[in-house]
Amino acid sequence: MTKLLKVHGSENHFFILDQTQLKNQLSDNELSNLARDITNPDNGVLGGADGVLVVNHAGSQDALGQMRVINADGSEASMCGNGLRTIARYLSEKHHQDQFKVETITANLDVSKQKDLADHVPAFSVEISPVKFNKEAFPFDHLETDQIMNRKILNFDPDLRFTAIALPNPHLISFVKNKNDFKKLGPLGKQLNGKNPYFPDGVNVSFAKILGHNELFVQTYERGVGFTNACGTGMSATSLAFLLNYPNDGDYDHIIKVKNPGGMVKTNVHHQNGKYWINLIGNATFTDVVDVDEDDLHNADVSKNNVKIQSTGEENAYQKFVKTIKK
Ligand SMILES: N[C@@H](CCC[C@H](N)C(=O)O)C(=O)O
Repeated sequence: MTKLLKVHGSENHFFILDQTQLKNQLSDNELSNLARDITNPDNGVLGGADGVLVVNHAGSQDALGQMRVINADGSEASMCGNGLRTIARYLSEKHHQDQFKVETITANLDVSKQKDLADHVPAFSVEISPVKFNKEAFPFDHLETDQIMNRKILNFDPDLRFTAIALPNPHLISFVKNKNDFKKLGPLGKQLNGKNPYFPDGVNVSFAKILGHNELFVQTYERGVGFTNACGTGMSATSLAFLLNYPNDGDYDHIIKVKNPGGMVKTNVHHQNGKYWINLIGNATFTDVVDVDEDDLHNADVSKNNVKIQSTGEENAYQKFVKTIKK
């Protein structure tokens, strides 16, 4: 039997598959099929998820393991901030280390264990980088600009302004004034993640409201997924866009509180020698352990009839923590 973990960061849910425990690795095609099957909200195990996080041995010596991110639609993403916190916890407990690097598709990123957010709510900090603004990094096209920085784009909306930041997965951010503007997020997210001339590979779209000095609310429509409770790279990109566009409302090298529909994270944006990076700090919650036959993983045949599920009890603790934020 193989063990899968059901996990979340700010209720952005994933299954962790540690391929180092398998007799045979899944091919890329098998990983895509598994992600589509197991994340399905209607018939996936435990109500589905937003994606699958795959742990492999690292190719480079200075990382403890490698993370790959497979979205719910089977596409692969270069990065996942909420997911990286849960992988950091997984590798930390497996190797008994509190500070190390995790290999991702584009970079080896620093992660470290933090003080628990509350009883039984473990927290990790993860580095979010590299940061890119040029259109090739997304890519985007047909917008008559090489960077999108606080610009109106009439093809997207007559009133809103947009900023595009790749971390290195692509993000488009807009700061809205009215609650009603959040209603525009779904249609715009769908437009830019369907066949469209502007973002041919799709884009994660986040809308944000400034709640106070160093305080934001962010909601994201994710590429390859749809609406999520939270997107870690989305909240990190939004924090940087916030400091670039509203310099009087927030500070570099300071904690920014970012509330989201699934809870709250903290970001800390740095800018040194022309380079930007962000630390993303938040929960890394393991909700369930799922025993599954390795053949069923290869065949993307994982249903409640052929798995054994054991709850960890951590979700109750997380929900208690969330109640304290909302007050
Ligand atoms: N939920 C993630 C981002 C996952 C990848 C994204 N959907 C993409 O395709 O870029 C996060 O927490 O960062």
